[in-house]
Amino acid sequence: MPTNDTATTTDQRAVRITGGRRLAGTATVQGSKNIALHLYAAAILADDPLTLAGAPEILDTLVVADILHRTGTRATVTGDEFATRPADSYFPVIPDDLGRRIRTTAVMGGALLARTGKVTFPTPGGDAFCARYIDRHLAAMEAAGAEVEVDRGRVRARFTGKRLPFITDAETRSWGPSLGATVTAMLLAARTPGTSAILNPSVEPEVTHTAALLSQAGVGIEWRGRKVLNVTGTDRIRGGVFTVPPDRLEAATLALAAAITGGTVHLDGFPPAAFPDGLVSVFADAGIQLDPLDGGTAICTPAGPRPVQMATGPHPGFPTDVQPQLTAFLTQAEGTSRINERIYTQRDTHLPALAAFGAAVNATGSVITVRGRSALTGADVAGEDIRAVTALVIAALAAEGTSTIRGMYHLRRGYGSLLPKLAALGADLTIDQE
Ligand SMILES: CC(=O)N[C@H]1[C@@H](OP(=O)(O)OP(=O)(O)OC[C@H]2O[C@@H](n3ccc(=O)[nH]c3=O)[C@H](O)[C@@H]2O)O[C@H](CO)[C@@H](O)[C@@H]1O
Ligand SMILES: C=C(OP(=O)(O)O)C(=O)O
Repeated sequence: MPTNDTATTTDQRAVRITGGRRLAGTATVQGSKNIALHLYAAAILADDPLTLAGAPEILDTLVVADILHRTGTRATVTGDEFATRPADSYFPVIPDDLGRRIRTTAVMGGALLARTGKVTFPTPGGDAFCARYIDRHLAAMEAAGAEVEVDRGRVRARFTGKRLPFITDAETRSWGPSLGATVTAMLLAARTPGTSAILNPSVEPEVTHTAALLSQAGVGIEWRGRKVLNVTGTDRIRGGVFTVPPDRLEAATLALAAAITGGTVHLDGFPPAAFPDGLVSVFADAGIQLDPLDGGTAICTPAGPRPVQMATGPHPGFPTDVQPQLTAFLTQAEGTSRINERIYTQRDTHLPALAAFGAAVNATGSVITVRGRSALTGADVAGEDIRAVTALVIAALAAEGTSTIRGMYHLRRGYGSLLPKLAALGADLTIDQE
């Protein structure tokens, strides 16, 4: 349910961290922010009550609940349970102030269009480290038969004729298939009679888990190799219970936090196989060992950090959403690391703040160079987006002296209790009200 908390985009609090403590112990992993955001959009289509169990307790969840509530779907957030009931009547206009705070606005726009035949929504928000295009989302809406108009940052789409099966292509001009546009197309196809085809679908876990939810709800999902996803629509989408999988990005953040301190941490219930293969192999090259332990992962860095040459990429490659945290870790490796950031070529807002700790980091084009090892010293810095702020937290854990890190709003968008988890693992950390 909407709360006052969603009204604010500022959070004046700062976290103070005194570095040098080795992390040790066990941590649990929250439900995945990015998967949950796409499942919440799919919930708009359900004709019965639907419960998403294990939802992350983050600001983005509250913002989406508010959007669902304002557009008709009755959404209730109780702890880590996100429950929806279909509306008696829908009001398919996503308010600008809410739609500009999250990234899946266009995906929710697709769901509302599929459900009600029309929608108005603002261009999405989310982190502002670079332009976030939605042309493939709009192409999917047009392919599905909608008239689409974009005017001063708002999109209006409506169906004027009979809904017929359609074909759309999720491939972008800049880089591979779009995750978000694949889900938008799936949601549109889920309520279109007959079988629609999505060419070049993304295979990110956000897509495969949304497909699994739809399949459980009675929608026909058929993967034809990696190049075609067929979706057969239905006029009745069932509810039920679906569990949000654990957050691979929070797990990776905790792993890098443990590793930079030379600590040994157990991720409960999150086995090494739950990390993308590309991440496991980069971590191995960087000296971070991920061993199976009691159904979870034991993390250690027995020989210390090593420099790496790597690139981010689509699943199962190294996720762009772990690049800032990895950059922070690599400041402690002897030698030069190079990271080619291929998804968001300008995703480097963490670099000036890392430099304030004494790190030798710079970006040329899409390549970030880290020259290590740097002796980090406490700094007063602000994170400008969700992963940048966690990169600064990781650097502070290894810095000599006390750091002050601002930008808690960004952290709270995606991490429900990262800081308490780090404190429980032994980090010397306090959250101040500024
Ligand atoms: C494939 C990939 O790594 N996707 C990441 C992307 O998902 P997200 O769903 O936000 O973005 P997309 O996968 O749609 O975008 C991938 C790329 O395609 C471009 N694009 C996207 C849609 C569109 O209509 N036109 C277009 O050109 C984007 O600008 C970007 O360069 O950002 C998220 C937040 O960092 C990450 O969690 C996802 O892992
Ligand atoms: C950039 C991210 O999210 P968003 O697109 O929601 O800002 C992220 O999860 O790293």
